[in-house]
Amino acid sequence: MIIAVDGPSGSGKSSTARGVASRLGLRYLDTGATYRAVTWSALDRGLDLDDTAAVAQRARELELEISTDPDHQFVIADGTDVTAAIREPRISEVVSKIATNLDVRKELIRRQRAVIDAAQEAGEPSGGIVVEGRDIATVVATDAELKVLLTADQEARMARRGAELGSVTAEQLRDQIVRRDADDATVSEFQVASDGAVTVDSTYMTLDEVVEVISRLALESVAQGRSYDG
Ligand SMILES: Nc1ncnc2c1ncn2[C@@H]1O[C@H](COP(=O)(O)OP(=O)(O)OP(=O)(O)O)[C@@H](O)[C@H]1O
Ligand SMILES: Nc1ccn([C@H]2C[C@H](O)[C@@H](COP(=O)(O)O)O2)c(=O)n1
Repeated sequence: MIIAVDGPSGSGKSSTARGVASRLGLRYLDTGATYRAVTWSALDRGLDLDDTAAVAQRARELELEISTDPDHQFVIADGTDVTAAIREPRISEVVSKIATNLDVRKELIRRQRAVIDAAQEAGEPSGGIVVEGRDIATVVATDAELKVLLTADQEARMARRGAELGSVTAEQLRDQIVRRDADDATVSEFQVASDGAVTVDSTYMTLDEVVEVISRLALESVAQGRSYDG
């Protein structure tokens, strides 16, 4: 089964999707990490991020290994472990430039689908995957059995990101949440639920509660699928 989790920045997609995968014995794919890895590589090579052709070429050439084990996440780009580096503010500040490059998206969506296919072929108990990002239900895996739009109001998302990053100014927080969502929304629809998607508003929910709700929805959709199959 494929569980798609989309939503705005700071809504809790990564933590929740990882928690659901871990609880249900599924694989987990953080598609944002693929955009971050290309950003890291483009900066490492000194590319001009506005040179869309050069950056897209880098995306096609990059050797990328991304873990789908929810309990042991790593990202390796051209042989370098960039798991921590791709989370640095210097990456977060510019990653939208890479994520709005349509040729980069084409290449990374192709790779994300390959990872999803491999997880599907792995068979039970891990023949399923929780995939999180911005365009999973609408583009990457439109056939997902469960589609979740995970939201939280802007203040909650800024507070969560603030607690995570520590000492950041209000302006930096706004850039991380509001500006980034505005840029990312120019290429993906993650602010309203797509057809068949369930909206989960996590504003007043703990992380454990959100994991519980989505795990329950996943088990219900498996049960429904079985009864449709007869
Ligand atoms: N329901 C929740 N209640 C409180 N804090 C939460 C909740 N869900 C996630 N968090 C915390 O909020 C922060 C952001 O969560 P997370 O990184 O999972 O969001 P995200 O949607 O993946 O963000 P981004 O798309 O920007 O990477 C983390 O510190 C996480 O622990
Ligand atoms: N499917 C996706 C996943 C991510 N993005 C964008 C959004 C951010 O600008 C960047 C990094 O994502 P994050 O790690 O913060 O979730 O990639 C996207 O456009 N589509």
